[in-house]
Amino acid sequence: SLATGRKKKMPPGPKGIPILGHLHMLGKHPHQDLHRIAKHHGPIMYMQFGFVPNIVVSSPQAAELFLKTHDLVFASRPPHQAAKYLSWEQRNLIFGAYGPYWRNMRKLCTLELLSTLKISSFRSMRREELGLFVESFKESSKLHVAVDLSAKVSSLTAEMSCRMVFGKKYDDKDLDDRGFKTVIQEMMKLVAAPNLGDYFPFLGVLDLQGLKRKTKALAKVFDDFFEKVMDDHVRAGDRSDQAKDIVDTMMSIMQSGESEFQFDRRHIKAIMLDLLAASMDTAAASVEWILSELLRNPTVMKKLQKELEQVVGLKRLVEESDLDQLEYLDMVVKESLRLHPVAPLLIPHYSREDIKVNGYDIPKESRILVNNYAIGRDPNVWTDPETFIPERFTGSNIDVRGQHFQLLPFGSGRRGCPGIQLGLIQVRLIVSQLVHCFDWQLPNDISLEELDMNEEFGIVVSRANHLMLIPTFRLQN
Ligand code: HEM
Repeated sequence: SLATGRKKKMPPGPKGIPILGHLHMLGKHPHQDLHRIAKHHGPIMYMQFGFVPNIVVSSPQAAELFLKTHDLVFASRPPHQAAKYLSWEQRNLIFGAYGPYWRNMRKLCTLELLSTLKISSFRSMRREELGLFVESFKESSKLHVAVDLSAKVSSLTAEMSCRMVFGKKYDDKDLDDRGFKTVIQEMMKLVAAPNLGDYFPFLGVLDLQGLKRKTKALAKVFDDFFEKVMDDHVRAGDRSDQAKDIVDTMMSIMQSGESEFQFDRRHIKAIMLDLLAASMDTAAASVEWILSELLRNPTVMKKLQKELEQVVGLKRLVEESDLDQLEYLDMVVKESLRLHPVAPLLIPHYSREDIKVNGYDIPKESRILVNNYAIGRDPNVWTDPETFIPERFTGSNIDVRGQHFQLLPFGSGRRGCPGIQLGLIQVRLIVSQLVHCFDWQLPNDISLEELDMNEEFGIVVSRANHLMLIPTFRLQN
């Protein structure tokens, strides 16, 4: 009949096969595979992974339609088995479905936990950690031996995150015998692993890959640890004399009973894990990609060191208050985030209702993958897209805050990253410190062309192989 007979016009896409749909087309680097496929099928593409419909978005114009024009329709997150067990029934911010509950949690995080005021209250902590970080390279500089820069940077961001959220460093073994970072990394892997149960609901109960079992065990480790952290805070009592850490802030909100929604220990635990997971890997991976590009582009490195010499001099360390004057640093960071967006597919979005976008029917409950990796390489908006050229941002107003859809390292709109300000401070501060204090050199006569740039896929994409470099101290004394 006329009423029901209107044929749906789905976005184009490659031909799928029964049952798997297009799952077999994804290899070890799904963002790169999807980039390649989109070159044939266009910036709004339909692909089915198992029984789950996915819309893959691969151009700035298309991203604007999904993240701005129709933001409200696409502001949810898909159900996700690993997230369910790891986030106290998806009670967290990152994986929370759109609704009043998520809106309240998001407001709390933005206003109370990640506000400018809160972030600046941790300034002296960051300074202290960075001082120790620089010191730790001096010995290797004297001996002229390589350091594992990737590991060092990831310890630094882990320590900063711990002190900000918990108020102190915990010993590695407080969490688990395996140590803090290993456990967080295992969690990120589990969350990113394509879980057959998510694509084929009837397989979920069978748990063929054992993911559910592993995830539940991991969730228990975090639960025990976070309970202990909260007990420690209760025991320490009100310490209004010193900067309140994030757990302090959340516990006083809980005790005041002033939150607009139910807010108990489960919510505090969920947010603790959110903040740790979201802040540790992202900043560290961004820094290691930036350093990799600087090594491959010695003239850019020299120019950045020159800027630092002019603004800071060679007699003291970079301070947070210097950052705003470091314009070239800003361009280097942007250019690296363009080529190496550490969350290349953002975090999947989920459509809350049927909607027509650009003439295509997008069914309710589709997963939306915005391919940041493809967008940063779109030849229609970037000239010479594969080349690292920070100067392309000279005199340009393009920034990374989600208003310019050709550059979306932090996403955009309702689900955009709420930690952007903190993330940018951390990344700029660590990079400037490394480049200001040291010259860096590849060991064993490896040439710059040989520096491998392979990616390890996950929600956060880091270098596949750690960056091993020899530092040479360059400040006066
Ligand atoms: C260089 C550092 C960082 C980068 C590149 C980054 C990038 C992103 C991206 C791409 C998203 C997903 C946006 C979307 O799905 O549309 C996101 C979400 C998120 N980020 Fe960040 N991020 C960084 C640092 C941080 C920090 C330091 C925090 C907090 C301490 C943070 C907290 C979050 C949270 C809570 C979400 C989930 C928001 C939601 O679902 O409503 N991020 N981030």
